[in-house]
Amino acid sequence: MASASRPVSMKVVSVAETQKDESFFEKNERLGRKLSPHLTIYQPQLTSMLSICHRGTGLALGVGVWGLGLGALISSHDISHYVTMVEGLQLSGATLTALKFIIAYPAGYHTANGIRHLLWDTGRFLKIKEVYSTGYAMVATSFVLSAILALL
Ligand code: HEM
Repeated sequence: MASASRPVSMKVVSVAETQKDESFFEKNERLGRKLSPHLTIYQPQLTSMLSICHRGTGLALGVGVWGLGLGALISSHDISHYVTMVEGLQLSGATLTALKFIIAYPAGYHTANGIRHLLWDTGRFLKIKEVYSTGYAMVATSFVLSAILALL
């Protein structure tokens, strides 16, 4: 049986022609390639936004925990001194509750979304419709949790 053949022409190319003296990143820049995955090519969606916020709130909690721990170690006053200082500001009840809500929100959000993540880890709620419905439910829960903390 005759095998199909096609003509191949060869061209001698010098190494200098094929290997430009540029890095991977320089080549991408020259060719106008975007880094992949490039955030700006995606439309904002609930899924990605909630995920980014989980990372952001995790970071905020980390900074808060380290700040409180180190603060307690290096401060010459105890917590009651700072409570008295805040009381001295004579803020209205509403302002105080609003400030407490802002401070509590990363904890409320990260806890609610953390539980959502842990449920995913058991293999549940992974269909795209469920990812969205648990997302909305989680946002509502995070507000309720943070409001409870702020009202304590
Ligand atoms: C002070 C308390 C906490 C701190 C400082 C903290 C911090 C963090 C940080 C920095 C991350 C990594 C985020 C990322 O890189 O995307 C993370 C992830 C995570 N956190 Fe927390 N967290 C805290 C409390 C909690 C709680 C109470 C829960 C659960 C109820 C939780 C559940 C999770 C889960 C499930 C992940 C992994 C999410 C994933 O798979 O991408 N965390 N946390």
